[in-house]
Amino acid sequence: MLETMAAPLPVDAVANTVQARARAISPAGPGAVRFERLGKTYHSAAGAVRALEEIDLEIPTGRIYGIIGRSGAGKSSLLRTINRLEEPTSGHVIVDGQDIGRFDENALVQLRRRVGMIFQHFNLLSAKTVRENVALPLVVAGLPRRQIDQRVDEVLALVGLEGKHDVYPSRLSGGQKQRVGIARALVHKPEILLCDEATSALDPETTLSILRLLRDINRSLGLTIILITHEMSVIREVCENVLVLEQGRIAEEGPVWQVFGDPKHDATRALLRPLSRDLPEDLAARLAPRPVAGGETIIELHYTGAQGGDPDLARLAATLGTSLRLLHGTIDRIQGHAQGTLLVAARGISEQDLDALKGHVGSARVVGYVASDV
Ligand SMILES: Nc1ncnc2c1ncn2[C@@H]1O[C@H](COP(=O)(O)OP(=O)(O)OP(=O)(O)O)[C@@H](O)[C@H]1O
Repeated sequence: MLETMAAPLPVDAVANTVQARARAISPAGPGAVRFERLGKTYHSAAGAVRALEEIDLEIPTGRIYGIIGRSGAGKSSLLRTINRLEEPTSGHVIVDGQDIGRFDENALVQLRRRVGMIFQHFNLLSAKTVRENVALPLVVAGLPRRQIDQRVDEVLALVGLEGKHDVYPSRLSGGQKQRVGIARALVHKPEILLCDEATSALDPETTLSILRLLRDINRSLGLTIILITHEMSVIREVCENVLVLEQGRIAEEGPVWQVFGDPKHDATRALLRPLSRDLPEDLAARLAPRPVAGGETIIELHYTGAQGGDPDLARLAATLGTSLRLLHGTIDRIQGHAQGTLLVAARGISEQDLDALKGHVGSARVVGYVASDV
């Protein structure tokens, strides 16, 4: 279902009323999270399951940080240690420089106010209105009515849901329900927002609108957003850094453009596969393994984003001393880095000739040969 809603206020316009706390990105400070040799083992009738092992990781303040992995990789377990919905079996979780494992009941209540959370299925109370759902954490905290009303108005404006105060969740679209979830998660002005597969139940268009809202909130309020997902497209859309988890361990970690452009681990490559395109069928059907007299060489050019600049086919052609024809390909821009794969055709080029392209492209290889122009 597509969303129908009041257009959200430009976040800049409400930032003042929502006590914007823009923070410079730094490794430590409010909203920073560190995992030290974190481990989690579940014990059940079926035996022990080691969900997380030896996780050492730093999530700096103010980032949108993505955690991705296949089903069962340990994403939820890791995320839920940050507000102690899950207790680690070993190691430490440090939030704002404090070891949260040492917190008593009182400190834990405070922690959960500083760490908001949204869920795949929204977790709204169906018998309560939008206003009542969003107000609930403040009611529990014992705030005066007037203060609660003011704060609820602020956060509902922030997520673009003015005028929906008295509506029940059953009358809202999926995207609107998630906006209510986000508003509720923000009522205590948290430093960190945890997103547990927050867009997995939404259609692609609504997913995009929720991800953009998260990005606006991150920029205007300066809070750290940590999201888990099994979709690389979600990571590509909003995250600055990504952690790939595989069987409870860190497979790789880094800026999104780097991990996407030059994946080092099989798990990352497998997760990226849905974003890549195979050889077009008509071309694959005509491909020969050896050069064909009078034919063309089909070359795959891969850009990792580390080449510093946009693909320049004229320059490549000049370097190879032949003309190039662009057949197929996709170039994405991720965090300002151009990356992707192009298929080009050229006459009289061999695998050895491609050495000359070093430095211009991430990698180049001969895919095959065709008898005549494709
Ligand atoms: N309460 C539990 N008891 C026993 N095993 C559990 C429990 N919770 C999780 N596990 C197991 O721990 C491992 C990691 O689970 P987790 O839910 O953290 O992974 P995930 O990457 O979030 O998976 P998904 O994407 O399917 O939600 C899995 O093998 C899972 O079966």
